[in-house]
Amino acid sequence: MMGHGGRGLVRPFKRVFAHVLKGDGAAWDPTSCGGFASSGFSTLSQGRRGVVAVGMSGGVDSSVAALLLQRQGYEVFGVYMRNWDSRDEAGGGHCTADQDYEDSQRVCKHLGIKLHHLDYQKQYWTQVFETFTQKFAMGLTPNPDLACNQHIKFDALLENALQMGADKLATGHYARLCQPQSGGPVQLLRGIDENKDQSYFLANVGADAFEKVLFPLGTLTKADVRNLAVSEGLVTATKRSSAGICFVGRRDFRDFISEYVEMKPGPFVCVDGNSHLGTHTGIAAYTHGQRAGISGVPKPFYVVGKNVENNTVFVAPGADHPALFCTSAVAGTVRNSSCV
Ligand SMILES: Nc1ncnc2c1ncn2[C@@H]1O[C@H](COP(=O)(O)OP(=O)(O)OP(=O)(O)O)[C@@H](O)[C@H]1O
Repeated sequence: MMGHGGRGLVRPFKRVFAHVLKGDGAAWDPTSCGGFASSGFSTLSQGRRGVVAVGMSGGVDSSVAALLLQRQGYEVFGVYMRNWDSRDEAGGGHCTADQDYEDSQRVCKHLGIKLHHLDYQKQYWTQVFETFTQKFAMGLTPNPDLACNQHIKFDALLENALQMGADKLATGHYARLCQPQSGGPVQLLRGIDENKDQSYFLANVGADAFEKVLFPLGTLTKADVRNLAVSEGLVTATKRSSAGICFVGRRDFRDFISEYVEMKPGPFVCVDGNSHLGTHTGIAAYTHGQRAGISGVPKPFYVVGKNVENNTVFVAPGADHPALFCTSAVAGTVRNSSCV
């Protein structure tokens, strides 16, 4: 069943988005795949488009992803993942999961599609959150979205979506997929909107999972997506994009992390002259480039390094200090060799 708001869909956008509504990513930008055949959109069509489960997050991106796939002729249903129990939080209610689920329900109702609620709290705790806190304790600044995409969204959720009858799982990520003409694994490409590209967050997902994935927004800009949502009258059209770490919600990050990682006060040391400037609250609360906020020191100092063994945070005066700039980076646990 089609949502009632769909009939007049994107009339002003019809010409501009014709490629998207057809689901033909290659027609939009034939050169960007570097000689590859398709963007992963048209692999299902053989008389029928197939069934697609869309990961609904309660935001505008996944709402428009579902809308576009429906318009392209896929049979669509929504899947909402619950990864975190906000009722257990100290102070409670900082996580937006309840509101996000409600918004997903409203969008699915509007589109006339089913929404399934799936619980991954246990897997998220063991496969994402525990590693996240361990890395903080080691003085690193991990990004939990990478592990979530690798272990939850494009593993557990994908598997469940397929069991529920989907041929593919789609999300509202700004990224593209290409099947090389010469064969070989599906390749991950950046989304065309440079300001929104999310391929980095997907870099640890295996190429085998990508065989069963669609990214309908990869050839759109965020402005396009908002315009589509407004013209369709989706309740999420003007919803603010999520920022930061979902399970931290609106809480102060230092308060949050100190509930899970031991915080030992230690020295702030200035890289110019090695002088001791004050005491930090715990090394896990600081990351490179961050303003240090040293109490009693009015001048801004920025974090340029940490030494976990002696619990020291190194800082430099001023945002243009040379110690803040670098020309190299050390990367670890990079899994996917097919990113372009
Ligand atoms: N709780 C969830 N349940 C199901 N799918 C999700 C969930 N959270 C995120 N996703 C999927 O992953 C995509 C990227 O997630 P991310 O958290 O980066 O959201 P976003 O860029 O703010 O997008 P949106 O506007 O859809 O919230 C979403 O568009 C959605 O398809």
